[in-house]
Amino acid sequence: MDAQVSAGQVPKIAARNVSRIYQTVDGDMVAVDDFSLDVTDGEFVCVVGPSGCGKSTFLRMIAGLDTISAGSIQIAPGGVPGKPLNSVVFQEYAIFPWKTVIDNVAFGLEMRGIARKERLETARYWLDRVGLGKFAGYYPHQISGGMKQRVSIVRALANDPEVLLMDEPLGALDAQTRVVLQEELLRIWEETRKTVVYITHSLDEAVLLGDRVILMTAQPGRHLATFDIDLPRPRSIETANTPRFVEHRALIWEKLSQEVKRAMEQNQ
Ligand SMILES: Nc1ncnc2c1ncn2[C@@H]1O[C@H](COP(=O)(O)OP(=O)(O)OP(=O)(O)O)[C@@H](O)[C@H]1O
Repeated sequence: MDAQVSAGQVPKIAARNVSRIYQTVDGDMVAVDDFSLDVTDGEFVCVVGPSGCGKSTFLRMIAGLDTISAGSIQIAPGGVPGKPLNSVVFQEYAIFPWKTVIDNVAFGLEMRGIARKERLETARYWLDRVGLGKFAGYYPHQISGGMKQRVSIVRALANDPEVLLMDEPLGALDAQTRVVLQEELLRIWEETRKTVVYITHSLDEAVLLGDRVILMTAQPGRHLATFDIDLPRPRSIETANTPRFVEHRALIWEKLSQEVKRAMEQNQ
């Protein structure tokens, strides 16, 4: 079964029967196979699946950073000319070491030709929102890993993209910092209602953040199941202690654990 939006709604992201085949020394390798996903405007969709199932490949294809072997992916443009279709946040801190924190955040706006005063105002606004205002003039080597990832996230948001694509953005952080950033992401998303596709290895994170959790099969990555997460918003880390949260997690884990086992057997 494909993941589709309700009848009548125009999807913000429409991925239809998408496949990605890599040519390797061992022949063709199907990384993603006939995968479809529609994401509505303002929806937060998390994608989970066993390691190597094609999650990052799929995200890169949405971002236009990888070739689509078959099928199609479309992002619906908004009404504002010049607004980028997408911005990507990766696990690695993709920030420039030679630029200050504020210039890193303003970088996308600079690329779009936004005047210096305006782009610095926007960058300052976003830095203040995540408590980094007083680090604006610092260089990346002078701030912690958690701060660097905040910089990556607000740099993407400052661009005001149509969709935000996040590939395991909190994966490199220690457990406490990860919780703090999950709360910040929840707060920011609940205010901005950006359309987000979020890849994570953490089922807890997927259930906490997502409106929907999409489960992919072990390689080749196909659509296995969609779970609607009906937990009320606003959510916080306390949401993870509620019985409904635990139910959702258990239901998804039942299916995911089978795929993880299958992926491990494939690799033996
Ligand atoms: N450029 C490439 N050339 C050949 N194979 C590739 C390439 N990029 C990815 N792959 C393979 O495609 C499959 C899917 O990789 P991908 O990184 O998308 O998986 P993933 O689900 O994001 O993995 P993880 O959860 O471990 O990050 C893997 O078997 C990987 O080795």
